[in-house]
Amino acid sequence: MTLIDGKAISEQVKQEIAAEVAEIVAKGGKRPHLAAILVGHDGGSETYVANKVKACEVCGFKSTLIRYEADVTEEELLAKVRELNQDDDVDGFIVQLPLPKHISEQKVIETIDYRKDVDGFHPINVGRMAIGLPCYVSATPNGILELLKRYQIETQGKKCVVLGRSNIVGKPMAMLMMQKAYPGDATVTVCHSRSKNLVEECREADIIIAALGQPNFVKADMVKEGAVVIDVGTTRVPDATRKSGFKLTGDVKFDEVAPKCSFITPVPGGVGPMTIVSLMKNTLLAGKKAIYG
Ligand SMILES: Nc1nc(=O)c2c([nH]1)NC[C@@H]1CN(c3ccc(C(=O)N[C@@H](CCC(=O)O)C(=O)O)cc3)C=[N+]21
Repeated sequence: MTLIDGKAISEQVKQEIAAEVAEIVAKGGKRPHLAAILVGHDGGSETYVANKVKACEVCGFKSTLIRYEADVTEEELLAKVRELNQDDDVDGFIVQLPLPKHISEQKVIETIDYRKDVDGFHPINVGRMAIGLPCYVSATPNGILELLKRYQIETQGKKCVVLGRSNIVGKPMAMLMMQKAYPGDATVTVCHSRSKNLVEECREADIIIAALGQPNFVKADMVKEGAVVIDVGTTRVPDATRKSGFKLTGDVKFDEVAPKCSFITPVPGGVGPMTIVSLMKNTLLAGKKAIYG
């Protein structure tokens, strides 16, 4: 069994990005600039945004954090999005999800200029990804592809089961795993809360990508000997024995599943750090105007 070290790979990729930024700056170019909008005080979002700001520093990016209280109006938020769209100093920006219920996430996403949508959530980027055109690919699936590549995990012709059908992870992940290139060329099945044969599908899978957001959902008896298991879950489960008061818990029952795997990602230290690094990669592309000019 090989433990996929997302943390180590993410540090390596950040150093690669930092070297490229240093080169750009040495040639008189501008540092890439990422802005992030954070609404409210959700514990998870706070951590992720803090991690993004730290990663920007390591990569040599400029970063701006814009905060609103949870009672901000949709119109106020949309006005800020339009302002960032127009701001030539900002190369890319994200609006951290989830948003309070009175704000339409879809409306916010569609208001973001797709040329600055480094999360890859805008319908233009999603659509271009689906048909294999250059675009900003959403960060979590792209981070997983990077891990598959760096560990030279075979995907061509393999049976890949994606658990979960969210717009941010499950759906794009399935499309990328079936794309006509490595890492892809897999036979992809998507299972979700309404699937009747989920367990049977998993048992036949060469690669399982678990993105349901249900802690410890994938058990040993659902996994084939020698399978590759990628755990996207990061649920904060209350844990009184910890200082933070919670334990970051994946969708895979790691202790019992790991011995059966050829490769597995841990939580934390697996997919999470790669998500951040993929956002950094998209921001570098934005700074270089590499995709949309
Ligand atoms: N607009 C938007 N874009 C996102 O990309 C986005 C979002 N909203 N909302 C929430 C999800 C979740 N997400 C994570 C990012 C980093 C870690 C991460 O760094 N995890 C570390 C540990 C984090 C910790 O210490 O709690 C790890 O797994 O090792 C996890 C999850 C991005 N998301």
